Amino acid sequence: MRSWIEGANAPECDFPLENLPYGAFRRRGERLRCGVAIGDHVLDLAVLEESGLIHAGGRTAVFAAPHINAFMALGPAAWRRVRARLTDLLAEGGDPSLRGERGMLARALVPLKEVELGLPIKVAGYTDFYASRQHAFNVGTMFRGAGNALPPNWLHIPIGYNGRASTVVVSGTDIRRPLGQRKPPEAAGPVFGPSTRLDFELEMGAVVGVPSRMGEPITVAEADAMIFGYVLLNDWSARDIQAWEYQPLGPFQAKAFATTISPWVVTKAALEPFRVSTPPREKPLLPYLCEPGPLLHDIHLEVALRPAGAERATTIARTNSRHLYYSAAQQLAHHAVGGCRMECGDLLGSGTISGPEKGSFGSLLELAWDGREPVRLATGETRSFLEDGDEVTLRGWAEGEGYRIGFGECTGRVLPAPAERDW
Ligand SMILES: O=C(O)/C=C/C(=O)CC(=O)CC(=O)O
Ligand SMILES: [Ca+2]
Ligand SMILES: [Mg+2]
Repeated sequence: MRSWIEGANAPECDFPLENLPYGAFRRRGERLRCGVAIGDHVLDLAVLEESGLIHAGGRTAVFAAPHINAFMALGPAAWRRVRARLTDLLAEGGDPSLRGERGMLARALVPLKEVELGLPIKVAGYTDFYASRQHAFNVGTMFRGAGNALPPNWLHIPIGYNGRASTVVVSGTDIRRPLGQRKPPEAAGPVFGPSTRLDFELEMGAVVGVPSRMGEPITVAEADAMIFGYVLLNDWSARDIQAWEYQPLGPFQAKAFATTISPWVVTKAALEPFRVSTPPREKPLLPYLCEPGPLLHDIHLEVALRPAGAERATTIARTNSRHLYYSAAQQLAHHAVGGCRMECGDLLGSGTISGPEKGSFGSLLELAWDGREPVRLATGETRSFLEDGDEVTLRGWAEGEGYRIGFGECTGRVLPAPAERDW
């Protein structure tokens, strides 16, 4: 498919006509509204809706809002209708309404470099899972020893914990190094202060569009149908705080201070051609978790780290979301099956995605193996954990024939902890 929009047809462009990811943006002095990325532009959906060029199907306008939740709440038929309409308006040889009207085009098509991107969704709830076998094995080995690395439930349950929606932020937001309680191995008791083992976690985030009802189970197939799309997600983690606090209730303050997501929600529809199956089951799953078909996606993932002042970032990990043992649909079905109501705008972290070999691990804890094998950067520096001023950027894309479905960037920079006089 070709678009008449400059840049959208380049093979390395993240946002070709096949993608059409949703986000929130504003020009200087304007309010946030919904848009779709195409080439190096964003298409203003509020303008299109107001002028009658698109109609999402609801009784009121949905796109002149700071988040895409109202649109997601209209459900899968509306998602399909708007995607088909946008494709027609943007395709070479499609409906000329948008192209034809000069004034309209100038208002509706905004260069990406002129906009500020907002958090695409109002996050209703944030749950983080633990679905990469290699990551679970690696972290388990470091926290509990190789003999107890994989918990006995891991091959039966998509393990997760309830995270904080309040601190999910959009790419580009600076992250303050957290304060917390930790117990250095040689110390007699715990100490309080800035984390000294700050880390990132490379994850995919699934965005729930269709709610479920309290007390009503859902199947894995129904869960898949409830998912609107996916984002890149960095679950910033303070490993020293985590190791001290996590038993027996799991991560709490170690992961509550910040979670960064990419600004564009790539729809499930755009990722359809890239579906792949989960790896073979090592233990049979209980029937409520069995998959009706391929539920993962083949998405290349990368992590780059740029120290303060450095010109270039170093790519320190390359992996793929197909390594996950559980899909987002399985996680969502498991989440809701006991009676928990899932909401439009719920965000589900996949868990850190680590591939089988060392360069494909999704956290610094694993890449530098608990500080024993520091990662070397292009600047000559090494890293075992993040330092103040470090900028971490996640990238991801599915590779089609002659095009890619890109996620854009999920980036954040580490700021120093609050000054000691303030605590
Ligand atoms: O094994 C543990 O004790 C905890 C590991 C994690 O870091 C939990 C987590 O955030 C899940 C994940 O991202 O896979
Ligand atoms: Ca995580
Ligand atoms: Mg987090």
